[in-house]
Amino acid sequence: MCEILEIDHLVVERAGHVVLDDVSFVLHKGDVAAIIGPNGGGKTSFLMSILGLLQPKSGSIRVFGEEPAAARSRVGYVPQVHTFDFSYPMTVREMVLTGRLGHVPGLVKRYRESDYAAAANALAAMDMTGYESRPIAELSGGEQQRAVISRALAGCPELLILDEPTVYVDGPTGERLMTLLEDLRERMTVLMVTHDISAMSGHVNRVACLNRKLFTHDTDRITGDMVAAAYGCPVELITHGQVPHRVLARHDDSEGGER
Ligand SMILES: Nc1ncnc2c1ncn2[C@@H]1O[C@H](COP(=O)(O)OP(=O)(O)OP(=O)(O)O)[C@@H](O)[C@H]1O
Repeated sequence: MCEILEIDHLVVERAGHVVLDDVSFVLHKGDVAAIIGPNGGGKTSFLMSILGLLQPKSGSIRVFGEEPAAARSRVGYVPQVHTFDFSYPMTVREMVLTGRLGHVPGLVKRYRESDYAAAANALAAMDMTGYESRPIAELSGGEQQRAVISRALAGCPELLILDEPTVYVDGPTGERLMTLLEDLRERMTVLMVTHDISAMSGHVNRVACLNRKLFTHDTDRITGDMVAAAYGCPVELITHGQVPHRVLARHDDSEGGER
């Protein structure tokens, strides 16, 4: 049986510069994986490569054993929430149904019972049942995020890829979102890019740190060494009660500062 995602010695260049350097990575069915790393470390380029939008200079990517473009219909993608126009006059149901468009046959798209059922299931998975008739403009930031994830889930993906799912939500909302994403593992494999180490800690079983090169860890506990390897500066992680914090040492190594 093939793996969900197999990346083998991948090198990707953008504008003549190597942005992914000899990256190898495997995702197994049911993994909930997070890619962390500094700005410009190559996280978006990594996702674009998996989606078939950037071509490797060398190495290979197989999604469900196929070229990324060939596997696209089995992959759900949730871009950063700011890329959506929430001022558009549309209800939550209408927005989530657009996630079915690739499944509706014919040139004149007419949703069927199965499309409405898939949209309802997707909303239920994101704890959004009851929001169907609400205008998307009136949702809170956390609700908007769950609506765009529902839209991707409506396409019934086997691999769900998310770019910064908790970037515009507060700590408790991010934590709730991560719990909902973790619950999807029975049905699909989840891969996300995030800066939010606090929210994802304890909800993922794979962590990879990307800073042009990829450092992978089969663990749901993120240590300072892992993050330091990716961010290129000393990092410690501490926990107060249930809330993990990260402490980045100053670059002159004189004194740490909590964030
Ligand atoms: N369209 C582009 N053309 C050329 N180079 C690009 C392009 N987009 C990104 N890059 C470069 O590729 C490298 C990786 O960028 P990328 O956006 O993948 O990183 P990232 O980890 O997603 O960053 P961030 O956390 O800031 O979103 C950076 O050096 C960036 O300048």
